[in-house]
Parts: sequence; C-alpha cells; structure tokens
Amino acid sequence: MSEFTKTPGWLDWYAGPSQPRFQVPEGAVDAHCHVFGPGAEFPYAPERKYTPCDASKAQLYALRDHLGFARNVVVQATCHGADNRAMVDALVHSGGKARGVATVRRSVTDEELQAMHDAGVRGVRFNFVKRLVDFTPKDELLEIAGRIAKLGWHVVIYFEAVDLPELWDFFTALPTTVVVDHMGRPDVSKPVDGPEFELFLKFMREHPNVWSKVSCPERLSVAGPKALDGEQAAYRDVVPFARKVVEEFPDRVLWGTDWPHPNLKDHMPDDGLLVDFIPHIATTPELQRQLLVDNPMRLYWPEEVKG
Ligand SMILES: O=C(O)/C=C(\CC(=O)C(=O)O)C(=O)O
Repeated sequence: MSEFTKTPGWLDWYAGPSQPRFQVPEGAVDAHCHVFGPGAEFPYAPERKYTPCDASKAQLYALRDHLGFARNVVVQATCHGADNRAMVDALVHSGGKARGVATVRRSVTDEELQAMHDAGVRGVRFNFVKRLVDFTPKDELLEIAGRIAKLGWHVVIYFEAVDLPELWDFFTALPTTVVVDHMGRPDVSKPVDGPEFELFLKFMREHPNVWSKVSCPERLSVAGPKALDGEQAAYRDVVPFARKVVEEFPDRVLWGTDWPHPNLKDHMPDDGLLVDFIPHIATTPELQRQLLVDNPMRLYWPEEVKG
C-alpha cells in the first residue's frame, strides 16, 4: 500500500481496454507514456503538483502487449520531479524494449547522465506548462541541453500554444533535435489554418530539427466524442490538426498513448479506442509505418536502423 493520497478527483487509467480494430504495424513504438511509482517503491516527489494513482512498469508492458506495440518510450512524469528512478527501473526491466526521457537539474553529474544513458535514456524533457512545474531559468536549461547533446540525446519540450511566441527564441537556440509534446497543445476550437496553429507549423517548417508528437487527442479535444463505448471516430476536432502535421512532416512525427493519462479531468479514454484514432490522422500504410516504426526507431534505436 502506498502512503500517498491521490489528488481529489483523480481519474485512474482505464482497466480492461478494448482490443483495437486498427492493427499497428510490426515493430510499432508507443513513443509517449509514463510510469507512476508505485509510490511505495518509488515515492512521488515533494515538489509535485499532483499525486496520481500508481501505474507500474508491469501494467505498462501488459498494455503494450495488449495493444500490439513492440516498444515504449517512457517519459519522466512531473510527479516524480527529477528523481528518475521509477522511469529508469522500467527501462532496465524492459529487455531492451524501452527507451526513456528524463528530467534533470543542473546539478546532475556526468556519471549520472552516463548511467542513465546505459539504462536507455535518450532525451531530457523541458516542461513549460505552469500548472505542472515551477519555472527553471533558461540558462540552466541551455546548459543542460549543451551537456546532453554530447551524449546524442534530444530535448522534449512541453508547452501550450499561447506561449510559443515567448519561447520561440529559446527553442530555436537548442542545439539538439527538439521533440514537441502533443503538437504544442493547440486550441482546437480555433481554425486549423488560423494564426496560432500556423505559427506552430512555421516553427516546424523553418527548423528541420523540430519533431512533433501527434498524441493526446483526449487532452486536446473540446467537442469529442470520447474514446469510450466502442467509438470509432473519437476526438474528431483534433483530426485536422494532427493529420496536417503528419502529412506535412511525415518523417518528424511520433505517436504515443500517454498512458496512464495524467491529470485528465473529464474522462479516461479506452486505450484500445485511442489506437483506433491513428488511421484517422495517418491515413496510409506508409504514413502509419513512418509514424509508428521508422521515426521512433531512428530517434530512439538508431543503432538498429540500417543505412
Ligand atoms: O503526460 C502528459 O503528456 C501531460 C501531462 C502530464 C505531464 O506531462 C507530466 O506530469 O509530466 C499533463 O498535461 O498534465
């Protein structure tokens, strides 16, 4: 039993997800997911902004197998702060089938970075979503970026669309591949060809080192319908945004479940139905293979990619 009490109103991950109708291609990677604790083994960080339910590596890997994925990229969740032990433990027990993205502070040593590299970490996450983290000075982040670049790692950035103009200069100064979480969280009630999303597309167009995860429709959708009760065309308002990114940048997109879906307030999606969202945004077998296999393999397992 964990001594932690969940944040009031916390929604637990969906137990017993459906079998997806969409069969992901062989070797598919769930490139954005998390583990939470378990809190009794890997305590949540004192500075956390939420206390989740537990979501263990065994539960994550059972979901991977159920959905038909071959591998995972486990992203450090903010409830663990810069204590990467739960994430690293998941990598170490994955049989080489998981890579990770860490959160580190300036005080991290070269030995600690190397140990994380040996465990399978290939990136760091810089989070700018104010409800999730306290502010970290940009000079500290740039210093970290310079250090992890030497290991061949990349930077994952999480921010909300309205903050892109202010963060632009910082993002474009990063010396690594830069992966944006969830398309920079567009407001999907605005037009897909409006100025806000256009700015994000311009960010990707002008910077070939910028990639995007086209994930989290359940977080971005305003109008639904929800991925529940067998819904085969969920989150229709997100489709034009994600499809646009997939079609314009087919070799720089990633997809992930975001299991166990931290901080959802409205509903918890059925992960099987979330997989059924994929063919709505990557509409050909070629685009699906790039999104789910070729791109994540190039970024996270380059040593296994020939040529
Ligand atoms: O899981 C996500 O991608 C999004 C999150 C949580 C998060 O990033 C974290 O806790 O680290 C969110 O929007 O609350």
